Amino acid sequence: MRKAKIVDTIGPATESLENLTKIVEAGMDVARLNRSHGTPEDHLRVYNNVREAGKATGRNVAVLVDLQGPKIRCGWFKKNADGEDKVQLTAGQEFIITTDDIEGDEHITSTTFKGLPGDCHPGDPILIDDGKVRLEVTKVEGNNVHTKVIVAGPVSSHKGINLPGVAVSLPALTEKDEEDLRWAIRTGADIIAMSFVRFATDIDRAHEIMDEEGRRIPIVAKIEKPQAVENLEDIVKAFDGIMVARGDMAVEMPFEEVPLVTKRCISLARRYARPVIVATEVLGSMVHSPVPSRAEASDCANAVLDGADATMTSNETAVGEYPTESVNTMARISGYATEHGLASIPSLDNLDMSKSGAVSSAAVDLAEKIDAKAIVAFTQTGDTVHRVSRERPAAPIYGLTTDEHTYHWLALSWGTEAFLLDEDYHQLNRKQIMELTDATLKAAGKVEDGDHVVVLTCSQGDLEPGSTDSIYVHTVGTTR
Ligand SMILES: Nc1ncnc2c1ncn2[C@@H]1O[C@H](COP(=O)(O)OP(=O)(O)OP(=O)(O)O)[C@@H](O)[C@H]1O
Ligand SMILES: CC(=O)C(=O)O
Ligand SMILES: [K+]
Ligand SMILES: [Mg+2]
Repeated sequence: MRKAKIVDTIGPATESLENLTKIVEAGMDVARLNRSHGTPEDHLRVYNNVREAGKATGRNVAVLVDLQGPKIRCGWFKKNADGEDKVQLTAGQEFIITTDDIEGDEHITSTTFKGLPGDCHPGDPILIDDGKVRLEVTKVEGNNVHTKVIVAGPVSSHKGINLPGVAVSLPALTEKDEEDLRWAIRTGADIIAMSFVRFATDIDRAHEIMDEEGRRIPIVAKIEKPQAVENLEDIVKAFDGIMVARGDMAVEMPFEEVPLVTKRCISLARRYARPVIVATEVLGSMVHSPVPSRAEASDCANAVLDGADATMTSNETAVGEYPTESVNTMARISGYATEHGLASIPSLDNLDMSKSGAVSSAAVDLAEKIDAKAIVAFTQTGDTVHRVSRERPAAPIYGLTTDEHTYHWLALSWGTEAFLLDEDYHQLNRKQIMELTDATLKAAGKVEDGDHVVVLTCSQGDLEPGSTDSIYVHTVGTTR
């Protein structure tokens, strides 16, 4: 049984209802709509298709909207003789990046970021297109940043620009991000991902907007800047989950640091009971190949064995030639890793233990000792499930909730299957809770009479999040 989840970036290769249905059947748990690309109209169509594919297949599929964030990009380039808006830079030449509104050529490009000259200093490296082209700042004059080309390569319209090590003076949420966030809330997204998070307080503006819109959605911090790594523990605590965004991370900091940062992200996320996604190039060569490389198969399995909640596809499913095969392959690798390698997922001895953390931990312990068929958690926000899930128990976790967005949010949680209840359980007594448990799980074919399950719930009538305080060892079919 596969316990780690799968997040897939949706793009031209997967956005039709037919193709989405195929990747849902192959194992997609969360669809990622990247607001760095495409229009809100495109994404509304994709959103509706994801919902329809989820319904048609009966699978719980969440929608994650990834905001562009303060990413700096090139402007337009003039068309060359071949009709392409693309230039070739050569090593040693001068190349200017300007905030003037001009069309670029092999000597100069405009940039979307007006603060660039103020943020750059001679000697700073500037990277274009995920580090494929490398420049070094020689001088700053007015609106122009003069650079020398260190590593040559092609540059074309709207390619991303990274300034590793420079504290870029852009807000965590740009105007476009604010619009996209409002769009996501109104459309019905379940999860938001914030790009280029630097500080724990970067979440505050997003919460203000959510409060204005009348709905809070879990926010995943994308860890892709050195400042985020410096402030990692505070960010993990402030946000609802994290994504190890290895694409930008590997150009923002030395790539040899990425594997260890990834492991640290996973263990900190588990300490604070936050879901963690390992992203980018997990099966990268499958953009053009129906099978993964050996290194990729290992990368995917190792992310799962390190304890990630989920692995993610990007280009593989957005623009690749083998999107369904990519999801299938990820499901196979991840499923095998948890079926045969569960014992090698590190067990952490430094878990953050609030009262509810300790209660959940005791439930996991109990389930193991009595070899329970399942751990059942009644949950409003999903937090109780996360506290159980972070311990990576062998027994399946069933999260029972009355909230439709919590139901979808749990699609991202390791080892968890969510059930949407149409009856509020807060006023039910113990006997009624057990009856509801049995009815829900038996209808889904998860348990049979006589099975032992461990049930986590809160005292009758208690609506406060974090109030889970009751553990029951329940024998299915008995309602004493
Ligand atoms: N909705 C879309 N429409 C068109 N192309 C897309 C779309 N989503 C993704 N793509 C393409 O797939 C590629 C990989 O997707 P991904 O989301 O990883 O982009 P990215 O720009 O690398 O990510 P980010 O900006 O979050 O770091 C993109 O570079 C883009 O070319
Ligand atoms: C996913 C993403 O944003 C990255 O890897 O950079
Ligand atoms: K993005
Ligand atoms: Mg990124």
